[in-house]
Amino acid sequence: MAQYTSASTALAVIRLRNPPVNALSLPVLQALEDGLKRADADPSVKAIMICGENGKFSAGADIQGFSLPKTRGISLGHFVSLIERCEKPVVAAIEGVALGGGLEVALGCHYRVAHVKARMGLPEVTIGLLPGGEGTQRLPRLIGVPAALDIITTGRHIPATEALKLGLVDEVVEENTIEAAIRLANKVIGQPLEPRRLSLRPVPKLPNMEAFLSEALVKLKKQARRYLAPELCFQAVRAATELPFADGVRKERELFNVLLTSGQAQALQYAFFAERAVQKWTTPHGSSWQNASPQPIHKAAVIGLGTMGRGIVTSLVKASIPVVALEQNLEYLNTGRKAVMLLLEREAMKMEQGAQTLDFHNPARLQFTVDFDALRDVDLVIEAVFENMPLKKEIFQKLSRICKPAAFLCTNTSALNIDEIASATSRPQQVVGTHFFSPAHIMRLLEIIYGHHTSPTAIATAVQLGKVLKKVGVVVGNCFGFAGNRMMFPYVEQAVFLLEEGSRPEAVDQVLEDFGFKIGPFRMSDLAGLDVAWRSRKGRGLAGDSVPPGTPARQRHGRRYSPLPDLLCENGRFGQKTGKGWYQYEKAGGRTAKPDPWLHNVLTQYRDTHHIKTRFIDQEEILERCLFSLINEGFDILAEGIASGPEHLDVIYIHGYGWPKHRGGPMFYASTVGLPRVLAKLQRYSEAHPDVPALRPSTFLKKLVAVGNPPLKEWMSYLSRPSNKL
Ligand SMILES: CCCCCCCC/C=C\C=C\CC(=O)SCCNC(=O)CCNC(=O)[C@H](O)C(C)(C)COP(=O)(O)OP(=O)(O)OC[C@H]1O[C@@H](n2cnc3c(N)ncnc32)[C@H](O)[C@@H]1OP(=O)(O)O
Repeated sequence: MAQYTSASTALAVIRLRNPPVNALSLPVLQALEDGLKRADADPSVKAIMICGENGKFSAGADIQGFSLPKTRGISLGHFVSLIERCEKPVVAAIEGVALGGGLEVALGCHYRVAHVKARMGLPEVTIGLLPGGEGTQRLPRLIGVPAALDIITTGRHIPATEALKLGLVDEVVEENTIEAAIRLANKVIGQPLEPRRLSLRPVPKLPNMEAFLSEALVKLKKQARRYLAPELCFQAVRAATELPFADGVRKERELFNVLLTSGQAQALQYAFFAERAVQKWTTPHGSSWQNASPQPIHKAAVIGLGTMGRGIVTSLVKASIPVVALEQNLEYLNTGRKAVMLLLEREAMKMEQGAQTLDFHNPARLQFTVDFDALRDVDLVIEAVFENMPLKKEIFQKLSRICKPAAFLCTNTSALNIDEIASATSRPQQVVGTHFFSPAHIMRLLEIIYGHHTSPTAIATAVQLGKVLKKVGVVVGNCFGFAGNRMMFPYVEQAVFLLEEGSRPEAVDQVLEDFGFKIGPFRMSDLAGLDVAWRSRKGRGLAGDSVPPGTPARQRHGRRYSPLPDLLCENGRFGQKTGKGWYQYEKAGGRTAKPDPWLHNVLTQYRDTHHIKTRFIDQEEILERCLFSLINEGFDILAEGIASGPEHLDVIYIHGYGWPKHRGGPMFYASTVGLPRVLAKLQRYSEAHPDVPALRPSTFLKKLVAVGNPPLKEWMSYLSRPSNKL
């Protein structure tokens, strides 16, 4: 709805009202139109102000409503034009957010006043669309092509101070925005409106417009990796530079409809809501955000200043949580301190560009120590030493003695058993897994793992911590590899099997990068370091001296196994850090991967040794075997209650594993491919490779196909009884 009131006899107020974010639903837009007509028809009204209820202007069109049949054919531009054509001055009072259609409504107004804390933007590109309310035509006319193109193709939120500099708003106020807008409205009564109507303005010329646009397009295409929206946003802005307003609007509509009906927009909108859904976590035991309160974290500690620990410390400092950073000896401490300071200096520089500051030189905010006693008063500890169970248990035993009874004890492990770690403490209810992703101060995913004894309060506190760190926290159950890595294992395994059978790292990577992954599995292994997984395999008796004599080279526990990654490690090829891995690099620590003839020879010899007939493997098989095995594991994870819904797995993959967001996550992707097809393909691959359990179709997948391939949001209702292995 939109509420019509009067601030005085001369001033009509239209207040957008649709909690929580005043999204522009059809009733809101209709009420806006009614309000405008009423104000226009009332001779006593001399000016109009548009604002939003509860300190928020509007977060734009109601994303839920895009798919409703009754919204088809509705043009937001119609309402924006109506505002602009009004014969009485219309002032937008922008508080909170004016995003997407919300900002387009403001652009239709003749004047804009914003609160200093308000944020504005056209984030449609992030949900697979373009600003379809004539924003691609008005914004370049107001602030010029370079700034408009940046805002429209990135979807970034603009703080009010920047908006003022760009000329996006006329005034920024620190106090009452509504009063300031009323003052401005009264001041401009009677002034000519023509110059304020953006549709009548020319797009400001650039001396080198064509060169600028060509360069911008090349840059966009390079980043887009088959993600359509940025390029179509670009085309709409280019139309503004080439066509009169009305023709530009027609072009905008045409491009908008292409995007609206594309699978990418649906995937991205699904991802938007999935991200919000996972914040409302539940466990199979019935604990949830509704019955647990997070505890405040006034001070935290991080143990271990390796790659992960450094990133975690940086994240905490950025979130203004005082941190004690602990290492086992002074040498490691000094190395860690230097690395953390470097990261923080870089982050501080980035933040200063956004007019924020980062205080990390104050010892009360960041303290480095080798003394466990310094952890006595912290509210939460994150252990981030390397993946070694005895070491972790020793640390947790110590923490349990030293830390105050209420302190939460978190472990940053990517696979180890949370219950076993918790068993070393006297407070297993306060032990929770917090699996960060590298680099921990940048990657948004935080996998939060509850053990058998973890209390709802501990889960809630970890979730809240994730929010404070600006991460997407996903709560999952305890099993080897949790949700993310457990699904990753079969994916990487298939990639290596494909090499055994005839493919090459560059061919496999290319297929998955073409699909949209930021980085294929072999480049990823080289980046992460092959030695990490090697150590884990040796620890589990799969590689190295602990493999019983007589074990077939390509078999472990009756299943197919590839010793190829072990072979690379035995040759000192740990990936980028050693300058050689699945690829060769210009030097140790180099980043440019080049196909390596050494590896190609090794593959040929390996196939000869093991009597494997080399065959050509096409792109379809590469893609399906890698992705469908990952998805198959996802179905098992759902059936076991390790994750509470497919959205959780999708959010994990988008934010932690570089899954292309415009494909909505692996489970959403499976739903678009169609579960019967996924099942049929898995059955075929499983018949061809009976010794690979990861290709054997999950019982849950088979059940969903048997009940008729229901939509994703209904999948969980087909699990007769939510169960948990714990
Ligand atoms: C029915 C349509 C009629 C008209 C159609 C005309 C045809 C289309 C023409 C033009 C199209 C214009 C395009 C748009 O405007 S697309 C929308 C662009 N806007 C956005 O992308 C903003 C999305 N929202 C956000 O970024 C954030 O939610 C933010 C506003 C910054 C608030 O963040 P935060 O405080 O962290 O809160 P939440 O994100 O948790 O959001 C709170 C709840 O509000 C729901 N929400 C938010 N935005 C929308 C939206 N635009 N539509 C519907 N719902 C929205 C969100 O899901 C949360 O809900 P819940 O509490 O249930 O989880």
